[in-house]
Amino acid sequence: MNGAGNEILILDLRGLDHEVAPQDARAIARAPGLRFDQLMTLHAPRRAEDDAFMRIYNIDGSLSAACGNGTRCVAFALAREGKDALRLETDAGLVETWRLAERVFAVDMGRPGLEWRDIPLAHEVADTRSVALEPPVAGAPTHFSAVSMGNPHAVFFVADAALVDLEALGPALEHHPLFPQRANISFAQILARDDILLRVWERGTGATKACGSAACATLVAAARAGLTQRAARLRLPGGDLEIDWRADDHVTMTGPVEFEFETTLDPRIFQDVAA
Ligand SMILES: N[C@H](CCC[C@H](N)C(=O)O)C(=O)O
Repeated sequence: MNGAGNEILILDLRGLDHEVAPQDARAIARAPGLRFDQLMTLHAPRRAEDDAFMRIYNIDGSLSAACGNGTRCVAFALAREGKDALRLETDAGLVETWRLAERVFAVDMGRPGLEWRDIPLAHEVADTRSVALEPPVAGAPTHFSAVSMGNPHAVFFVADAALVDLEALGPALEHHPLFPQRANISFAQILARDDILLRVWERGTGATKACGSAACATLVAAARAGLTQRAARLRLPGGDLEIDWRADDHVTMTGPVEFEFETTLDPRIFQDVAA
C-alpha cells in the first residue's frame, strides 16, 4: 500500500508469535518485487480494548515508534474486517484511527514531545523551537526546530524547498551528533498560514514521497514559531496531508491511502541473510 506516496508494506503476524528481527526487515526490503519505505508488522493486541499491536521498521531494519502514513494503511487493511475505527498500540503508546471516506483516514498521532530529552537531543537545549546546528553542516540552515512525534524530527524552514539538495544534506543531518537516535529531517517552505510545502529525508530510509509524522512535526514547529495557525495543509511530493494540532495538544493527520497488491513472502528471502 501507500499513504500519500509513502510506500508501506504490512505484514500481518496476528496469528503468530513471531518477532521480526532487524536483519529480517532488511531481507524483506531487498526481496525482488517488494518496495517499501516502512514495514508495519501487526501482532495480537496486548490489551483487550486494542485492535492490534503494531511495530514499524525502516528499510535499514531500524525501528520507529511512529508512522502516520503507515497507520492509515493499516486502518484501511483492517477496515476490510469490518472495523472503521481502530485502537492500535505502538512502542510509543496508543494511536487511534477512524475512516472519513472509502480511501481517506484520520489518525490521532498523540501529543508532540517538545523538550530536548523528548526528541532526544544530545545535550540540554533551552528552546527546541530554535536549535543551533553545531557543528554546522555545509549547505544546511544554521538553526532548526526539534519535535518528537514518538520519533525524532528536525525541521528546517527554508525559502524554497525545491532548491534543497536532499540527497546531499539528508545523511549528514540524519546522523548529526546532536541526534543520539538519529533524526528524520524536514525542509519546510511556508506558503500561507494554513499551507506548507514539505520535503523529507527519513531516518533509516532516505528521501520519501511523504512522511506523516514529519508532516505533524512540521506543523507543530511552524505553529510554535508563529509561522502558521495550528492547522494546515502539508503538501508533500506524493500528496497532501491535513494536520491539526488540537487544543487538547493531540495532533491529528488526515490523508489518503492506496492499495497496491497483496502477496505472500517466500521464506527463501530469509536465507543467508547477512546479520
Ligand atoms: N514515513 C513514516 C515515518 C517513519 C519514521 C521513520 N523514518 C523513523 O522515525 O525512523 C510516517 O509516515 O510517519
